[in-house]
Amino acid sequence: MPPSPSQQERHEHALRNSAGYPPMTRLSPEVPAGTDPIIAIRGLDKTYASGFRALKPIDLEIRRGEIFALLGPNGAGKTTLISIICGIVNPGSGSISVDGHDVVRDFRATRSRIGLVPQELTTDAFETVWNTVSFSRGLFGLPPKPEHIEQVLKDLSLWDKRNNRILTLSGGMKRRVMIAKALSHEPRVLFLDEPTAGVDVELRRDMWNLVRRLRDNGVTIILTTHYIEEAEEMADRVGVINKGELILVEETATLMHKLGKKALTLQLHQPLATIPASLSDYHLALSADGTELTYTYDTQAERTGITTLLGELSGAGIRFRDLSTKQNTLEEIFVDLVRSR
Ligand SMILES: Nc1ncnc2c1ncn2[C@@H]1O[C@H](COP(=O)(O)OP(=O)(O)OP(=O)(O)O)[C@@H](O)[C@H]1O
Repeated sequence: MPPSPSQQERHEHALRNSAGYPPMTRLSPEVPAGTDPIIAIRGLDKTYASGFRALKPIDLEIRRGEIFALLGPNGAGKTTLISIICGIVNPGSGSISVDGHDVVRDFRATRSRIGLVPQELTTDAFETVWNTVSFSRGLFGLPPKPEHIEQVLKDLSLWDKRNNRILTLSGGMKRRVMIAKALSHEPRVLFLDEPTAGVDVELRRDMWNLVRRLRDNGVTIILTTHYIEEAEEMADRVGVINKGELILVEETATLMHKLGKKALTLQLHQPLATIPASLSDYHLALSADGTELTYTYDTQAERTGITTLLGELSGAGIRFRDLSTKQNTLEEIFVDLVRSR
């Protein structure tokens, strides 16, 4: 597999795009190749009026031009965190700056640099796609720029639907409209709150490609997700949040190396009473009824051990009727993380 491009290479690619004929609109023309963070969060603490403490002091820097995935289970505080950065929820204590502007003191300046795609679809069902997206731009006090709206709709494969009312669109297209709205005012940072929750595999792939293209055109992307494979596939870095606490921030490759375990489950032809001693090195788990053997392996290791395990099973006369593999779920990763703290 070719190595993935470094962030510097991507900056250079983005800058090259700005000079030539980019495949998409270059949405963030002033992205410098420097390394100063586009978002800096210092000591952010949030307690809701109910008394619930949703965020414990959080320090986090988002680099220009990266895709950052915020991973966490339900209720971890992901939406709270991005809502505070976007100025929708008041911060408690601490400070946040976006592109050098404080989100509280300089709300307008920061909000204009941010596009937010919320979890919920919030559009007027009877409006057309074109009007919906153009109206969003107007909300930022910007003059109309039909050529930009046209480019965004084309990039999102919505151009043919521009005169359709929202209510006639499929769920996937409605999600694209939400993204188009968020891009209408040419933001430098795009927040996607669970962009692929409940969407089918094909649309998920489309979304991932779209997000990568946006990043290649200079937009910094922050997405929240429950899906570890989404983070693995897309993000340059991952932050793991649990119970309001940012417990880890890591390059994705490093995180996957640490946590990228998979389980291989074999359904056996004949139930086994015990695991043969000759297989003890594999630390296999046998289900209570003896019909399933599970092997946990490291996806990043040079050798997963699967080939030799299958050979040894065959040598021991153990036959299987089916097999499946499963990535560790985020939940399991959390258990590991929390346990190891
Ligand atoms: N306005 C509010 N008042 C009181 N508590 C709130 C409020 N909004 C959110 N919470 C609580 O804060 C915690 C974090 O919620 P948040 O929506 O940020 O989590 P999340 O990680 O985005 O979860 P999900 O993945 O389910 O969207 C939850 O326990 C939630 O009930």
